[in-house]
Amino acid sequence: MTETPTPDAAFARLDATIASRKGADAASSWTAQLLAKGPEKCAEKFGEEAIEAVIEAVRGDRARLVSEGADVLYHLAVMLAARDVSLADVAAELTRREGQSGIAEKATRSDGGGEPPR
Ligand SMILES: N=c1c2ncn([C@@H]3O[C@H](COP(=O)(O)OP(=O)(O)OP(=O)(O)O)[C@@H](O)[C@H]3O)c2ncn1[C@@H]1O[C@H](COP(=O)(O)O)[C@@H](O)[C@H]1O
Repeated sequence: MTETPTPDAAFARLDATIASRKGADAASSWTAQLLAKGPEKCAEKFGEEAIEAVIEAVRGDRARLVSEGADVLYHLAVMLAARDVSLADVAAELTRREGQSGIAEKATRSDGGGEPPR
């Protein structure tokens, strides 16, 4: 029986794969092709994929949302890698934030944090 991987394991493997594609042969790797086009193109791709995920989230098709969610996370990781940021860096930031309520964090901002989400 195949076990469902933990998000930690899946993201760590993705991080390592994407790092290994920096400077790799673009002919055989989509990631290498994207990275070769530069951070701006990677960011544009991430934006497109994010919009596709938004559409599926609004539609409410669970399977399509899982698929688009995977596209978004992969393209986020590529966009980050293009600026030498890893998923491990982001995980460290998320870990730092654990236990801090978003409401409490907003209240510490000099501008008072603005309006709550509508
Ligand atoms: N997770 C992904 C992953 N998700 C999406 N993609 C590719 O991203 C591309 C998205 O291209 P498009 O925008 O044209 O696709 P699309 O959004 O479906 O297109 P439309 O809906 O607009 O038609 C496709 O070629 C997908 O295959 C991915 N390519 C690679 N990975 C991972 O990266 C690893 C290394 O891949 P390579 O770098 O290709 O070896 C793979 O083993 C995977 O683990």
